[in-house]
Amino acid sequence: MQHEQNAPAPRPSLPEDTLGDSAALMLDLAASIPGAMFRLSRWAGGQWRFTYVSPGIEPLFGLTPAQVCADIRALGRVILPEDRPQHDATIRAALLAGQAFEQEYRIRTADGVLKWVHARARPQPGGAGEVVWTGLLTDVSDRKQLEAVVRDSEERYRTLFETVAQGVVYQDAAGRITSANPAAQRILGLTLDQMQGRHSVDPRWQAIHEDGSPFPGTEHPAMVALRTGQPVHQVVMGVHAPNRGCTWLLVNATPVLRAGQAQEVYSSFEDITERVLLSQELKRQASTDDLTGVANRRSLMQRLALEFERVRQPGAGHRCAVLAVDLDLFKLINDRHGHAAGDAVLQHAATLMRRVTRQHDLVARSGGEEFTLVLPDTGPDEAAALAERLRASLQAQPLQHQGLALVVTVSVGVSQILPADASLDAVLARADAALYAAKGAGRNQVCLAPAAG
Ligand SMILES: Nc1nc2c(ncn2[C@@H]2O[C@H](COP(=O)(O)OP(=O)(O)OP(=O)(O)O)[C@@H](O)[C@H]2O)c(=O)[nH]1
Repeated sequence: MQHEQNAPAPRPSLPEDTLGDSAALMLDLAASIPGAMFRLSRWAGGQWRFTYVSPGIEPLFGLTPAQVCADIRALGRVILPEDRPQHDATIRAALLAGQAFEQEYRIRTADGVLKWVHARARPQPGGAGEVVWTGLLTDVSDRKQLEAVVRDSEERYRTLFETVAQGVVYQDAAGRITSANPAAQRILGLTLDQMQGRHSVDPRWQAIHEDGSPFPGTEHPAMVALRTGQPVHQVVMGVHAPNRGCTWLLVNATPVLRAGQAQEVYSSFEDITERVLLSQELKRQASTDDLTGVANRRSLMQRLALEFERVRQPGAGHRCAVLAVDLDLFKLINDRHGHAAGDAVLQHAATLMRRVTRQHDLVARSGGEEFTLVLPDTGPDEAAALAERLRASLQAQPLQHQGLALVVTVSVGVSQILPADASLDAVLARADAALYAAKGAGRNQVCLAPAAG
């Protein structure tokens, strides 16, 4: 049969036995749900009575449907006293408004079990001023317990996050900071507002490695963890903290994976500035000559070994000049003007040596009044020219010391590290030989070692 469009299909007439089936189905349903269905009537006279309570009430409240129907107060008696006021107030408000209610409260059954009950009911007018509330009571103890566990663990986590001495910063999958704990704010000298949204590649971090070289934001442990999905441990980095300069951090980063993908990353870090500065100072002291501030012999030998390897690397084409520099007749300065004057002359000479050399050259005090200069990427001609500049500048610039102008000159032996050199000693011996030649030729001279020429 064809129906008019949008017109509801005619309701089929229900035979008597179908209605009987519906009632049975309803009872089956009521018996199978995890909880209890009920109907509560309020007569026009104001009395209340449960007209139906499903069997599920017994496992939930420990009361039979008959007990509940016989005594309107039976259910209320098992509600915990501290939850009663809220329970009653909710029901009163729903009654007054004639609206549905929904609430949760605790009960203690006769056998002493504590349970959480979820109650919901809605009113419908019945006949003769009667109001019928139909509702459902369900056991939500498991959910409540789970919520309590989650709440507890969130609380514990929050307390840890707020109070731990380590800085903790969360970044989203794009590397932007989403949250930072108070320790992170203190260590980095930034407020949460200043940090939120800031990216690891932000140039304001001015991040550096321990050797002072730039630490690219893309290599920040958090970015590496996001990229690889792997945790990154114990990375030392220096960052710029406002009003404090470089702050050294020991950083760990852990990606938070969902379905194998890093969704966010958290970094934990501690402030190791004092430790790094101390170790830098110790390193400096271990490699520096106390009197002149230039490199000491130990540091010289390390650098020479490095350059020696570079020069000998086949096909590298690396060159390196080595200058042996010795102050002329230095003993006379000590003898005539005292040891302190001699010390001042050594400092003066070291200062001038640093002035004529480049940033990546090494000036080292290799002995009492002997210095060695290591000049990478420098051929014999350039080395000789630099040696000559040094010689001339020392001669031209006497040290002003206690009213005296102390003139000091130097003799210089110029040598090269050669790929054919069997050892460093061979290089140093050649430089020394050139130096002795300069001394022998009357001092205040520059001599080139034969092999370097
Ligand atoms: N003031 C001072 N003198 C030092 C220091 N170390 C070494 N000397 C002195 O340096 C002088 C080196 O003297 P010599 O080896 O005879 O050499 P020189 O007098 O420079 O003579 P030539 O090298 O032949 O030109 C010695 O008197 C040492 O006591 C130091 O740290 N301070």
